[in-house]
Amino acid sequence: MIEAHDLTKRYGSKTAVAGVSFRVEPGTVTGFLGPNGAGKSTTMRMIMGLDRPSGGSVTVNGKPYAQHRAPLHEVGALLEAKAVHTGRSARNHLRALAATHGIPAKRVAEVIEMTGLGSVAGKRVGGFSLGMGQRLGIAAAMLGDPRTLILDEPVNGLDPEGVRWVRGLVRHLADQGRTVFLSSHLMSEMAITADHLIVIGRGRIITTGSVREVIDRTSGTTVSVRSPQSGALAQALVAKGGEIVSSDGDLLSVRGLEAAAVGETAAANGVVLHELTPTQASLEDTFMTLTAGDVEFQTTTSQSGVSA
Ligand SMILES: Nc1ncnc2c1ncn2[C@@H]1O[C@H](COP(=O)(O)OP(=O)(O)OP(=O)(O)O)[C@@H](O)[C@H]1O
Repeated sequence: MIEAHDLTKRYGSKTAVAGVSFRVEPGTVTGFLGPNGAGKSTTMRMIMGLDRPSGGSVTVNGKPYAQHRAPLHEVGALLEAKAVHTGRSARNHLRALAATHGIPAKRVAEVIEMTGLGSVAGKRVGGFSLGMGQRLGIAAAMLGDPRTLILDEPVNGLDPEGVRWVRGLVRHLADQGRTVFLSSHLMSEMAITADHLIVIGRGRIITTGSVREVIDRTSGTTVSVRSPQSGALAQALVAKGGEIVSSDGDLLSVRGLEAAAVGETAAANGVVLHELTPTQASLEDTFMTLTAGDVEFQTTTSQSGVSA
């Protein structure tokens, strides 16, 4: 379990994390989702005691990281997964880490096996690809068999097989009752991998909930409706409380009304319909809608096609 209360981090005049409070529960995969620069890595570093909060607090399994006697057994983390530049072999790198906690060589062999590093365990870590480095970082995080796992962008740089492996691994770990907290800037990835989402933008929590709840709350269902009298229909729908999200010739996209209500409004106004389709917002559109205005480096043209 991870609990943050009003957690804040300032770097000079820059507020990277602005008073976030959240809870990451055991037995679920919780996704920490946000655009670049949102504050994900900073939050994770504070959880791991690598950055000191400017305000607020965060605990892992009930205590701040630094107060755990044997932290590797409580929480394992993959942070800033750059290849470790070392002349040591992967096995020796893990053995050295294990030795700091009295973890036996048998456990090193187990995590090497679990992460599929068996064939390269004797090779120099300095020569590892990004994907192999990620696996090694995950192996290191799992050395102490921790109850809580924190993985910062764990699928970055992995090939499709590696991405599937990470998904399977985090699911397995959560099913064992562990707390799994992983970050990504990709909604599509989070939708497949996570049960629960914490969405962050510019250091603030934007929303939390299951993937389905986040989409429904943010975008709701949109109805596409085509009519040769689209102007009259648009007026009638707005009068009924609908919002015209876009209009392209005879095709309207309507939010705030169910398809049945759109059809009934058309009938009541004697408007002919040629098409009536409820459409669920895509995950990427939801993410763009959620974080619009919260991205640090914004392009001038919207790539999502959805007005926020
Ligand atoms: N050591 C630092 N000094 C100054 N500013 C920093 C420092 N570390 C992070 N920041 C700033 O804090 C903000 C949050 O950064 P952070 O790396 O936590 O975001 P992120 O969500 O992990 O982004 P990304 O997906 O790009 O890794 C950014 O504006 C970043 O430039």
